[in-house]
Amino acid sequence: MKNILLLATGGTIASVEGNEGLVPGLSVEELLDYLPELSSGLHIDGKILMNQDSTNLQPEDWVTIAEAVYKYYDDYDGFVITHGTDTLAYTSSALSYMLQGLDKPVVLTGSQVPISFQKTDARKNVSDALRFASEEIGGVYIVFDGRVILGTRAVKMRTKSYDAFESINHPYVAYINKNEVKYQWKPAKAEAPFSLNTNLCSDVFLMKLYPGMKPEIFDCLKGLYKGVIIESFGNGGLPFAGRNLLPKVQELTEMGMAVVITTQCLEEGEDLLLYEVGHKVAQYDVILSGDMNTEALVAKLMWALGQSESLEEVKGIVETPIAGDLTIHSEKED
Ligand SMILES: NC(=O)C[C@H](N)C(=O)O
Repeated sequence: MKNILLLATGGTIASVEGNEGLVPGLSVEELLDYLPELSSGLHIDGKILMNQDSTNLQPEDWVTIAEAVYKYYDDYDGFVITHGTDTLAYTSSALSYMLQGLDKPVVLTGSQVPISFQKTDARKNVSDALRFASEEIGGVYIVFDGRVILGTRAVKMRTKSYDAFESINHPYVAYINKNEVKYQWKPAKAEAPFSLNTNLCSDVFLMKLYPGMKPEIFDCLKGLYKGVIIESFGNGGLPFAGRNLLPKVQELTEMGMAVVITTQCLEEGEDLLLYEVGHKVAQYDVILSGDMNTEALVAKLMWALGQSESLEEVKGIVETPIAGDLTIHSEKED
């Protein structure tokens, strides 16, 4: 019999109708009461870590979740974290950086409809998550709508449909159908021992480029943030005609700020040297995102800035694959 720990954090799955719309309100016992059929074959303990809409979750909450997994790691075979969907992909990414060398599954799930509603995706999602948490596999995963997605590769694509998440630039890990797990991809076994490293620096800003953005906006970041992720267009690049952003990028990098260039395109990642608009950016000490998604990049940059004050080391950490978050060029050609 597998021992699974369910850690509840709130989200729609645990929500009830309040005076101002849905609000997390169920206890972990009430959550588990909706799933009596699950008691067979599994021993499930539940703990509530917080009861928040995931919009309210902050990097400090990621640390609380990571510490709980670490604390109970030896006592259980797998972990299920119930969580709101809105920021679930940020949390799964952050956990992937803070908890490395996992040889047990840490599975996040949630739902689009509360578990207490008659027609809901919650029961299937929790049941599938518990099923996957009893697999012999290490790593952080999202289980949602019968699909298993690597924790660093998920993006919430839909606000209402049951298939809320997609796996971006990476195959699904598995499909789950009627309790049967069908793998599409498996991670290599962790080489490093299991470790917890929760040093985060949350002074990270995310900036979406649009035609006509004023260069002066970058001045607002000085002193307030240590890193900025610029979601540029297409393969990557910044305007140097009209409202020229390049002098500001030069200023920020020379001040020691970590400037990451990524793309607004969800699929296939940046390729900064393809166009002149990118080449001109690449002459500065910028960090490249490759095909990482923005959720993973935000968490990774916070984690990298928590590991080192050296810009060169931060760049090294962000540009090195961790937990399957980044495709390196030779892999792409395979
Ligand atoms: N479906 C959900 O869980 C959405 C909710 N607002 C949350 O992220 O907590």
